[in-house]
Amino acid sequence: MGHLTKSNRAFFVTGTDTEVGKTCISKGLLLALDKMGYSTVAYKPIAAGCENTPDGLRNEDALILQRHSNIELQYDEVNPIAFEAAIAPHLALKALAGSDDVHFIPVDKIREGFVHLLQKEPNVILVEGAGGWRLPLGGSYLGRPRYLSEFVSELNLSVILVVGMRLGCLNHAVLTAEAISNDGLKIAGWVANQVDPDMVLVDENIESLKSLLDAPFLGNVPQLSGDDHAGNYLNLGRLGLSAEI
Ligand SMILES: Nc1ncnc2c1ncn2[C@@H]1O[C@H](COP(=O)(O)OP(=O)(O)OP(=O)(O)O)[C@@H](O)[C@H]1O
Ligand SMILES: C[C@H](N)[C@H](N)CCCCCC(=O)O
Ligand SMILES: [Mg+2]
Repeated sequence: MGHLTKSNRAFFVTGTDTEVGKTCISKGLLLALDKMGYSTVAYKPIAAGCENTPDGLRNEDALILQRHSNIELQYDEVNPIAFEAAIAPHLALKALAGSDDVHFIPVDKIREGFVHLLQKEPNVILVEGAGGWRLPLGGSYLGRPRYLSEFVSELNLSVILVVGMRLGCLNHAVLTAEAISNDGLKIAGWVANQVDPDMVLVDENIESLKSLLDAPFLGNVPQLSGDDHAGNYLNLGRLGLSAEI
């Protein structure tokens, strides 16, 4: 297994839900890290919602991560497990298998892809989850379900929680933080990401989150436009990352 050192940090970007800005924040982190002189690779182990191209399945998140990693990567290195349908990945797998047998998205393959990227010796490896923290990998009513969070716990990755700022996010954020803590992990930092232009009392909600979440606040990312990116609003010093590596 690869070796994680201080200058070889691994982060797992999770969110309060799907479509809350995990990719948007990951892209900003990669751009900020590049500016600070860190070498980076990004990993999207499971992607559901892909275009079927002559080169194979291509997922927009994985393409963004591939473009913003500053160590050159092949698509399959960024995203080893891809499904065409934009649905829960374990259901996409079940549909492909076409039987009622129990199938699991293999944690082994997710781990192998991660270890392969570590061998490129990046200063930082950034992993984007799929959906929220408890993304199912498969299971049945009889057997023990498996979750993507097992991979994060096993490798003791530093978790970054993206809170999609919308009504209901307080409950989702607290439940996610409880689940992460129950898994024996700490949140390395959390981000408030403005996904709802109509949300009222944004600042008050952020203040509530600061008191509800026992984790460093990395920043408040507004609705972005043009060349602006999330990295411009994040304090990476709070993740223990500084310009001197
Ligand atoms: N701060 C922001 N400003 C403007 N648009 C944003 C912002 N954050 C997210 N978005 C947009 O919202 C949508 C969902 O964001 P994103 O794809 O990053 O979510 P996600 O959590 O990665 O979703 P998934 O679960 O599918 O991986 C995208 O169209 C993205 O461009
Ligand atoms: C298709 C979507 N954008 C994501 N890639 C997959 C989200 C899976 C969510 C599963 C769930 O928790 O219900
Ligand atoms: Mg995404």
